[in-house]
Amino acid sequence: MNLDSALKMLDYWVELGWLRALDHAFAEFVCTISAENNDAPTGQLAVLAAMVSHQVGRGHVCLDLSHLCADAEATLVMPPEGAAKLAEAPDSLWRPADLFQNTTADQLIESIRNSNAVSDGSHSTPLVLEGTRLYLRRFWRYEQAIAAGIRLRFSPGARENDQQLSRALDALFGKKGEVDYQKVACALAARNRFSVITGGPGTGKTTTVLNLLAALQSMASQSPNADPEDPYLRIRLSAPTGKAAARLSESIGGALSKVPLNSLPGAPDASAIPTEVTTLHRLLGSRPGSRQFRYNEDNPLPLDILVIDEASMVDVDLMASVFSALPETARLIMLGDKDQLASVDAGAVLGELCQRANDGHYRPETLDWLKTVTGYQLPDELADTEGQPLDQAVGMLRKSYRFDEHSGIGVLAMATNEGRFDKHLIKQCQSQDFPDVAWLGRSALMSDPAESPSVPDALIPLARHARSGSARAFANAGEGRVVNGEAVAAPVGYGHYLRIMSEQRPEATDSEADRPKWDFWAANVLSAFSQFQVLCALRKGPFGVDGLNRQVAAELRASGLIDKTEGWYAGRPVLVTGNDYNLGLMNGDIGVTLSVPWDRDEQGDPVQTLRVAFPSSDGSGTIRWISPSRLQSLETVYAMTVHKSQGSEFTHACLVITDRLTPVLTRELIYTGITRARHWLSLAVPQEAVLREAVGRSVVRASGLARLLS
Ligand SMILES: Nc1ncnc2c1ncn2[C@@H]1O[C@H](COP(=O)(O)OP(=O)(O)OP(=O)(O)O)[C@@H](O)[C@H]1O
Repeated sequence: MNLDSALKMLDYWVELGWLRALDHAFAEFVCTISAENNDAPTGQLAVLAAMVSHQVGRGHVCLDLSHLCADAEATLVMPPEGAAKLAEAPDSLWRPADLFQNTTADQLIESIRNSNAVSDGSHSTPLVLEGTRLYLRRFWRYEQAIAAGIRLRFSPGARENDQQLSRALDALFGKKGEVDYQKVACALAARNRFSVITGGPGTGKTTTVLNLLAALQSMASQSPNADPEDPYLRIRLSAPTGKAAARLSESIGGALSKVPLNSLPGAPDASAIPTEVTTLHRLLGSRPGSRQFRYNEDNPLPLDILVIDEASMVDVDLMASVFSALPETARLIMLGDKDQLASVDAGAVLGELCQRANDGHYRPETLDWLKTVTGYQLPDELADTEGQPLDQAVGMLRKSYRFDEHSGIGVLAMATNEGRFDKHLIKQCQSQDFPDVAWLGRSALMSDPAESPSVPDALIPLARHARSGSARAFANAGEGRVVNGEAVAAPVGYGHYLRIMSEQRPEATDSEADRPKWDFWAANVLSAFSQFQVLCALRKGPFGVDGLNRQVAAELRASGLIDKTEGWYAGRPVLVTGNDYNLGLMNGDIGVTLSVPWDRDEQGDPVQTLRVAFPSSDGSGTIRWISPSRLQSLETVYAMTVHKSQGSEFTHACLVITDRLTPVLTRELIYTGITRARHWLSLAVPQEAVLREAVGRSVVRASGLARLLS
């Protein structure tokens, strides 16, 4: 295909919605660069450039040409929206599958390898080819920087004193009979200057890292080189979003009080372990309107240990910035759940680093060392004489302390990860076999299940469920559940926070001077709102954020809980969708609109005005009241996408599965949705087959990081 025809075809693909205009523009840019260097750009080069750009837009770091040739449709996943228009497309229009079906990766490589726009990275070309992987230069650089930062920290010599470590671990975890994987993960992380601690919900990632930090501070303070005035290491805790940072801040307080600091050699002071968690952007010193951070290789971060929680949400761009700002001697500890959705932007750093975590792949010398410092002999299944350096730095937590074997949330999360949400499991959900799971299947959602599904019909029971929490949909009407020795209140739905809003409102005569009363009220409303959340896969469509927001608002209005469904009204919950440094609001922050009588009219009488109450970002429990007119980017949040919910947790989550399979509906999305629920999970499933099929689809993002580290 010549260049003109290729660009024309790409144009049409943009029209069909298969490509972004940006992908087309990038292809043109690559061809211009190539032509400027006395090269004759080919149609093949233009198409591949557009494809790489398209893949980056879908979260991949690169385009693997061997995958492209093996199955172009599955690799590129062009959105189906174009299908309707496709009928009008000229017969001669090529589809991705036609284009690459008789081509091999070697042929593609041959066709672009000598182009001036492509190099192995040693020249400043817009495209970089490494093996069969084709990268945009920027992303290739990120991956190289991350791999170099990790490799640097594998170097021997960073090992702590084994005896000291062993004493500290015994003091923290004891010497129980069966293998304690928290102790093992702690040991591995203490041994390496780069480490990953991964585990599902409630497996003790926070607990483990606090024990690790306590052990490291104990050893630092006992070191002969320690400064008696200031013996401790400088530690910073971070998370990718404000929400995740706030959640970690919250859980750290309680978890730290359980760390037996006094039994450690040197009895480190509690103040040696920080409880403040900052977002990565704030830590690195982001500057509005700039990609550059204040901290970078020329101005490294002043710290000895950096912990990143919810690391699955960190993309390659941000990860590369972290490594460039990290002093060479500093430790990096990444925490997260490897099975969760990857970052919104390109990369799946945590997932890739943990690809082999299930099977350990620990070398004999690692196993011997672990036996010495922890006292545990790990099972043979986790041994591998060919284990790679990265494997030795990854600890996986294997026991959930939140979900016992009766918990449906735990069982469903595990089954989803294993790719089996089978009929038997669905039956168990339907028969209320799990005390914490409600199944809103076809019969609950459709007025006549025998009829073909009618979407508006299905939304009405869903909205009712969202209002009341439908305790009766759970076994025993949600009564009498005890988790970890504590009684769990029955599900409540959104009606709960709206009732608190109207019933607990301070007196109308309370002025702004009575701020603590208003703050107390707002804090109660916000806390009640966080009891429940509808989660869905998509933004658009009846089962997406837009449709569900509309339907839930209509239901709440019909029940007299709110008095409007559009615009600003008391009770409207909002999600901030972009960082606003002036207001101190971060993407992901949630507030509730409340009516307050603080303004005065001309006669000096109080006037009701709306303010949005947000919890303060420092975890102090105070409230920020912001006038709606000052808020730039936000949306109503009766429903939230699972992507946006990452890093958050809700007492009760209602996960709505679309009635049709869409490209975003994958195993990772469903697992992430299920694991947002702490005590109650409702599954709204208009079509069982869609759920089963989605769980069978796992996304693997193309990237070369694992290879660079092998
Ligand atoms: N070894 C343990 N023994 C008993 N309880 C534990 C242990 N480790 C953790 N827990 C308890 O399990 C709960 C979850 O622990 P933690 O918050 O550390 O897990 P997490 O993996 O960080 O959770 P999340 O999924 O919320 O991030 C806490 O209540 C904690 O006290």
